[in-house]
Order: sequence, then structure tokens, then C-alpha cells
Amino acid sequence: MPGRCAARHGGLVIEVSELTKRYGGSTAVDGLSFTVRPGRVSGFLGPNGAGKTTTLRMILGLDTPTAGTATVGGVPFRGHARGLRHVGALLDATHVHGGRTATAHLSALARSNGIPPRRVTEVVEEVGLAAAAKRRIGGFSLGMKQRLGIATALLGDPPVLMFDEPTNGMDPEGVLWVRLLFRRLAAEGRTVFLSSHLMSEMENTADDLVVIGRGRLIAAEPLADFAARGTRPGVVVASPRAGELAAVLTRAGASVAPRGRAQAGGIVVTGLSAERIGALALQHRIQLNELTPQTASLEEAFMELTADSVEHLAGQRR
Ligand SMILES: Nc1ncnc2c1ncn2[C@@H]1O[C@H](COP(=O)(O)OP(=O)(O)OP(=O)(O)O)[C@@H](O)[C@H]1O
Repeated sequence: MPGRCAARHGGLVIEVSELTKRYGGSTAVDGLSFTVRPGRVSGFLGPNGAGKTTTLRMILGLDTPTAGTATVGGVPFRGHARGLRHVGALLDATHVHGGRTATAHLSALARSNGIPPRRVTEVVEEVGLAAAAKRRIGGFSLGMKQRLGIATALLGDPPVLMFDEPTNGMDPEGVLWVRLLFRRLAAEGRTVFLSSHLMSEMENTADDLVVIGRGRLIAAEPLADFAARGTRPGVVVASPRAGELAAVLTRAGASVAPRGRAQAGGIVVTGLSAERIGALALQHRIQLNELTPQTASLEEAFMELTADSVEHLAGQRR
């Protein structure tokens, strides 16, 4: 059935163009433009207060932009009559009526959106809440509320799904489950857009990234391209005969520096490939304990790119 959904809806693109939101004198979203494509998981990343929630709310027509436009499938969300069957969204999992049961909550939404009642049972099972479906939501943990929020987003079997910090409060098993779910939803051809302030959330989930800071676009590109930004020249080499090896490598044209204090005991070699270093060590019968081309982690690349916006916010709060 989900496969049919993808075929039925085709792909719906989220298009954000010069989107701006000002609150009084402060600008929460500042001339933001990006495209979110179907059939892929797109991560929306930025430090706290970067403007992610505000952007998602404007895409959903819950906030009015000061300037610019946001469309889903070429039309502003408000222009779509089909609500939950068009875009499923989880913005704030705690924003639910605690006195209702999960089933009652979902049934009410299904009724008002013209969704068949059987979908309630389907989504409750899909998110692993079947055993808790008849319990009051007020007694749910945050992780369970997130699952309920995801069930709400899935209720209308929509071609576009947006989630704001969906793994917040989830245990490791829940995080793994949600990752697999997002991957599957994208594989079905849907547009999956999820926000987080943690790069680690995206590492094994997202195909594309939209990175913002202080309401402005920092990067919009495939995750693989973003990761490549973190590649640094140099190969980390450790050997019990590091001094001797350094001399050999320098003669072969490399530059050699001691490894940073935090990772004492090795050298960083630039100007020679790992393969060439390995071959020279073998030729001189020098044992190697490590031979690692240097790369920055995605988290480092993200922190470097957003450092300015974080500092700015920290300064503001003081
Ligand atoms: N209704 C509002 N009135 C005034 N300022 C607001 C309002 N909503 C958001 N802001 C401000 O806009 C900025 C962006 O907030 P937003 O919640 O969109 O960021 P975020 O990236 O989602 O952050 P977080 O990861 O902390 O949720 C913040 O400085 C916030 O204080």
C-alpha cells in the first residue's frame, strides 16, 4: 500500500524561496531558499534557535511569512484542501490533549480529515503503540508521545512528511526504529523532511542536508558532499620507530609534524598518500601501528560551519 501511495502521488517538492520571518526587531528566518526533493530523506539542521521550527511552521501555513514563499507541490500549503492526506507533520509531540486515549485522538483527526477509521488501527500498529492505544496520552512518556505524533503524521498516508526533532526523548531502540521508518518512507517515493540540532541524528538517515544558522542558509547539498568538506589533507601514522620513519618520509618529499597533544604518539604526514607511506615503511622494514587518512567527522564539519551563528546566539543571551 505505501508503494501505491508513492506511485499515486508522484513526487511533491517543497520549495522555499526567499522566506523571511521577523518578530518585532529580530529576524528568525532571513531570506531562506532551498528545495526538498521526494524519494529522499532531507535533514534540516541548525543550532538551537536557528529558525528551523519557524520555517517548518511557515511551510505548513501555521505562520505567515514576512516575505518570501513556501510551496508544497507548487502550491502554498493553505491552498491544499486535503490537510493530513497531503502533508503529515509532527511539530510538537507534547501538544496533545492528555485526557484522551491515543485511539480517540487519532480517530477524531481521521474523522475531521475524511480518513477511513481503519487507518487508526494501522498507524497505531505501525508506530508500536498497539498495547497503549487505549491508555490516556497524559500518562505517555515523551518517546511514546513522539510515536503518537508520528502516527498522526502517517494517518493520511501523505506524500510529504515533516518532523521537528522527532527522536527527542526516544530511547536507542526508538531512534533506530524511526531511522528505518524514515528510510522506508523515502524509498516509497515520499518527501521526508526532518529537523534536528544534532548532526549525529542525520549521519545514518539523511540523503540531503539543509543547514541553517541565524535564520540564514549555510549549506543545501547531498550529505556526501557535506561530509567531503570535512576532508583534510594529511595521514596519521603511528610507529614504534616514528623518528626513523619521519626521516624516510621527509627524504621522499613529505612534510611531517607531531600529532596533536590529545592524540600523542604519532605523526601527521602531508604530501604523500597513505599507500606510498605504507610502501616506504615496508621497504625500510618499519612496523606501522596506524595509517589513517585524516577526515573531520560530520559533527565537526557541522560545528565549524555553524560556529558563527552559535557564538552570536551565546553573545545575545549574555
Ligand atoms: N512567536 C515568536 N515570537 C518571537 N520570537 C520568536 C517566536 N517564535 C520563534 N521566535 C524566535 O525565532 C528564533 C528562531 O526560533 P525557532 O524555534 O524557529 O528555532 P529552531 O531552530 O527551531 O530552534 P530549536 O532547535 O531550539 O527548536 C529564535 O530566536 C526564537 O526565539
